[in-house]
Amino acid sequence: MVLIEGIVINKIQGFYNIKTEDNKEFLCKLRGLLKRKDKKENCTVGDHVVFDADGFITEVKERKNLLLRPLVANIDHIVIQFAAKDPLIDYERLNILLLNSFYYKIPPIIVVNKIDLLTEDEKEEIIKNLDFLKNIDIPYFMISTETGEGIEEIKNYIKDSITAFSGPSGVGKSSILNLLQSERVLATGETSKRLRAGKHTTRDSNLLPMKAGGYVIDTPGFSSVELPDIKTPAELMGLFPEFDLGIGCKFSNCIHINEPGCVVKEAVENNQISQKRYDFYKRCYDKLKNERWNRI
Ligand SMILES: Nc1nc2c(ncn2[C@@H]2O[C@H](COP(=O)(O)OP(=O)(O)OP(=O)(O)O)[C@@H](O)[C@H]2O)c(=O)[nH]1
Ligand SMILES: [Zn+2]
Repeated sequence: MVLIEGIVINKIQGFYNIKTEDNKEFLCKLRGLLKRKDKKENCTVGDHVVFDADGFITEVKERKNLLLRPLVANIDHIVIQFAAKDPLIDYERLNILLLNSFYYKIPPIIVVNKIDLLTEDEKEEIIKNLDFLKNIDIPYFMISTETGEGIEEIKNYIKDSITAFSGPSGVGKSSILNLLQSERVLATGETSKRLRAGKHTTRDSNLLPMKAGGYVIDTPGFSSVELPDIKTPAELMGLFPEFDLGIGCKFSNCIHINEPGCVVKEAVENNQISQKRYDFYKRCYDKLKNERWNRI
């Protein structure tokens, strides 16, 4: 029997809308064998699947990652978006969202929108504050959906891939998604708030094709300020790429807080690791220790 491959771009009442490489769409059902108990996660938006001529999905390929709210698989990048002003950048939240993206194994991209509202000095200050991103190889884009500045650069960066958009309310996510996608138009401002109140909004669960190729998806659930389910200090340290300096601390189980011979603390003193990132690490450590680890 002929088997075809494609990506699930949305789910409609038990049917999966699958787009093939030659841009055709097929509505398919999941073959009984693939249905397991944890129903919703059997097959979801973003999954690479194989289906037959009868319209049954026969295979769900292994995923490289899975975001839970909304359920989306195989995301190539997650945009963590802020506004330069209205509302101001919340750097603590930025760090928490970075931590979450490493936890879910989705490469992050930082976007600062509304730069049309800034003076040159204010812009410089933001660039200085984001300097630590270079250290951990995370790209950032300063953009304005109003003037179009920086939009082409983002388009080029994310074309042909699946990119999720997250960030606090009001930073211009709908505005940028409108610029990037080829079909549907999302509401901005007030209207989007009304939509959000509705139970199932299309923007929550569809891969939206981009003009340049690839997809974008709004993932409002990713904007939470909660720390992910980090179980041990070692797991937490693993979510700080800059701590991986290629040389070990004096103690192999060093948690980089009070130990002598700690190469991470040394790197902070030499400005090789950002003091603010290190302070953020310590806050995470204390919080997890007090609120979670000590309770087990
Ligand atoms: N000055 C300026 N305003 C912008 C820009 N982008 C968006 N806005 C405005 O910011 C407000 C929020 O934009 P939205 O696109 O609705 O933001 P959102 O992140 O989708 O907001 P939620 O729907 O609350 O999540 C609107 O009034 C936009 O007109 C920009 O580049 N510059
Ligand atoms: Zn150490």
